[in-house]
Amino acid sequence: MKVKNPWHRPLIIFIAAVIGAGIIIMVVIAVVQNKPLYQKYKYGIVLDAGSSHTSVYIYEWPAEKENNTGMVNQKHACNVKGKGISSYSGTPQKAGESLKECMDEAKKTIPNYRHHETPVYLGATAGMRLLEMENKIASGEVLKSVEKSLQAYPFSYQGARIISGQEEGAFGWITVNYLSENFRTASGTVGALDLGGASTQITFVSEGILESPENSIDFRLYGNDYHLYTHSFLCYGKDQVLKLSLEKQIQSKLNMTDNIILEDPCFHPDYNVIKSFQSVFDSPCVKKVDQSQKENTFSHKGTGNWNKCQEAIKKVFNTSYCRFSRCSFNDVFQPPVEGQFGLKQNHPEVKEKYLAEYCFSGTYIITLLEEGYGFTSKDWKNTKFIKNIRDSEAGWTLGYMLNLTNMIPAEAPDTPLMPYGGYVSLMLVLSLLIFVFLILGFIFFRRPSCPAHKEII
Ligand SMILES: Nc1nc2c(ncn2[C@@H]2O[C@H](COP(=O)(O)OP(=O)(O)OP(=O)(O)O)[C@@H](O)[C@H]2O)c(=O)[nH]1
Ligand SMILES: [Ca+2]
Repeated sequence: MKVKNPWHRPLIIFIAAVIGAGIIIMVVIAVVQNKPLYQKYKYGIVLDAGSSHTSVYIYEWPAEKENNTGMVNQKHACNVKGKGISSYSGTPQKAGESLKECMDEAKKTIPNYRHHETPVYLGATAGMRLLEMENKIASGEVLKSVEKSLQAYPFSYQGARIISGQEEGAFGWITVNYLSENFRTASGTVGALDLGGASTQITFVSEGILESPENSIDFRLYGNDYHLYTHSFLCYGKDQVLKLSLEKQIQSKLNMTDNIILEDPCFHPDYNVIKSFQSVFDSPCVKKVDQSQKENTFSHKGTGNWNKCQEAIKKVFNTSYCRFSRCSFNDVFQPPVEGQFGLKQNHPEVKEKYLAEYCFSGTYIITLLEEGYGFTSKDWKNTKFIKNIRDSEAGWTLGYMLNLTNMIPAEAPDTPLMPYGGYVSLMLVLSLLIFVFLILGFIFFRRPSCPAHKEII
């Protein structure tokens, strides 16, 4: 009869307890490790002071992932009531006051404890570039007024300035490609087109030699080099081109009659509005008229003819001379367009007050792309009209903030072999296995030398 080893039972219980405890520890660690963490966000505010209006954008990103591409999102956008800040040149203090409503909204949107570390930037575009050309003192006063207004908020004020057309184009390109996650993946980039009220920008990666240094800009982002072509055409935004086209028609009729009637193929046949000369000639984009004519009015009548409209619009592009091997228009160098494009379209909704200009706007967009930038039917297929990408607006503001806060590193950070949670779990499982095998080895190898049983005769 065999006598049972008195150590056998306790040893099995001990091993079972160790394994049980190991499993419990693993489960607890897995649960604690993967518990959804309370996400802390940081914020940034950028004001886009455009020629026709100002928008305030609030961006947010997870506090601990600042330098990971694709992490910044638009949290909130507010459209400032009224016109762009350049329209307050006669009453500069009102420019600052106009921002109040949207900035108060920003104060409510961003948690109080983050206010003091939230940067605020204001970038003014073509409307202020034109005002600066016309009246530097007035543009300085408008900027001072918005600066004073922004400094009254608890945020970290970082400056209000007129950005260059080159910056506007380049940061628009960064925004579109950042939001499309093109810097992280090796999918290539898309070109960016932006049509504003007073200027238009075209930006794309170009493999060719850029003959004019002012159109060339280089970035190193996330370990890749990008050689960009960019140009901003001041006066070629929708509102200014309309003035240019009206001015051309008025100038041709000036000495013919006192009662000017402009028959405009770009407006629908029911359109008939009396307009002042002042409304056309108030911009440095158009040639001045004789001061005595300034008080005059003209009758703007639509005739609605697409072909004639396109003929009239073509006249605003000067393609008669070019100092380079090739040009877009107005003696501006441009290599052939390459790759896919995103054209920023701001206002897809049809508002009554803009309806009259729809025919003109649509014809202008087509003519600018085909006659101006040299797009062909093949390039049209590769062009998307976008307002938002992943709920963030595709304008220059996000790229501007990412650049100023150094949030896109030049080099891609090295990533560990596996995520931290996976590493901890794997180490735990391996340790447990080693432990169990040690115990089992101990039991089996000790067995023969142990006087485990006695034979009773
Ligand atoms: N269809 C439509 N057009 C609008 C609306 N609001 C503004 N616009 C016009 O759309 C054009 C472009 O507007 P934006 O892209 O905001 O131009 P902006 O930023 O003010 O001007 P820039 O300084 O040149 O960039 C302008 O001619 C505006 O007059 C709208 O609600 N609907
Ligand atoms: Ca704009």
